[in-house]
Amino acid sequence: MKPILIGICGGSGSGKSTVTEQLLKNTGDARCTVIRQDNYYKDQSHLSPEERVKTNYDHPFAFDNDLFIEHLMALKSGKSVDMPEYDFSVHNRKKETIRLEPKDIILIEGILLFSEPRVLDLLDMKIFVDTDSDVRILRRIKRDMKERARSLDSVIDQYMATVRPAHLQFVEPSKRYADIIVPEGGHNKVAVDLIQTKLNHILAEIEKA
Ligand SMILES: Nc1ncnc2c1ncn2[C@@H]1O[C@H](COP(=O)(O)OP(=O)(O)O)[C@@H](O)[C@H]1O
Ligand SMILES: O=c1ccn([C@@H]2O[C@H](COP(=O)(O)O)[C@@H](O)[C@H]2O)c(=O)[nH]1
Repeated sequence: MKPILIGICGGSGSGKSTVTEQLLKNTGDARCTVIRQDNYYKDQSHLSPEERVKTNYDHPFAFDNDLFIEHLMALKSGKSVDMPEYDFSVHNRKKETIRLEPKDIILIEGILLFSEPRVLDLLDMKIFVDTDSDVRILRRIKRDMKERARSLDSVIDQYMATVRPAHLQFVEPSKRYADIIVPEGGHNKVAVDLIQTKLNHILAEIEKA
């Protein structure tokens, strides 16, 4: 049986990574792997650090979706891929890549998964993590200052200039394509447990096949 591709989409700070990490932890990395759309931001080595700050990272153009889709198709057909790595603190791709082996369950996480029809076509299950914008911006301020080397002013300016408009234009309308909506994100134990039950069922079916 071919690997099952599960998309986990939602706004920045909604809790996508937390949901994804929990499903990976519960399923185990022998049978499950994660591929993140964030790793497929375009290489910006040709731009100066000042120019990179001006990029709209919430618009579909910011992603190398051709490579992302090529890698999704390879994993789905049982081939391994070398996933790019990304450094948010300098807004650029790293030189290193990570080898991803195809597993029975491939979790795919990203803000713009459901707004790209070619990705939608590949997904076997679509999960949207839905969290109010006030909660998401507060989470993002904490995370970006702690983990992504940002100042409070830069997080607020970026949110107003690009994150919020692109969320309303691309992310929020893409919720309609979801099979399952998880309110509040990673600490929604009931929702995560329900999804895990489905994954366990899929794994048992794969073993029988
Ligand atoms: N349900 C939740 N309740 C409280 N905090 C949460 C919840 N889900 C996620 N978080 C926290 O919010 C922050 C952003 O979550 P994350 O999973 O990184 O979001 P995303 O990947 O969608 O940007 C993290 O610090 C995470 O621990
Ligand atoms: O160089 C970059 C690349 C991306 N971003 C922001 O990251 C979020 C997506 O990550 P989440 O983990 O889903 O929050 C996106 O909203 C971009 O604005 C960035 O700031 N710099």
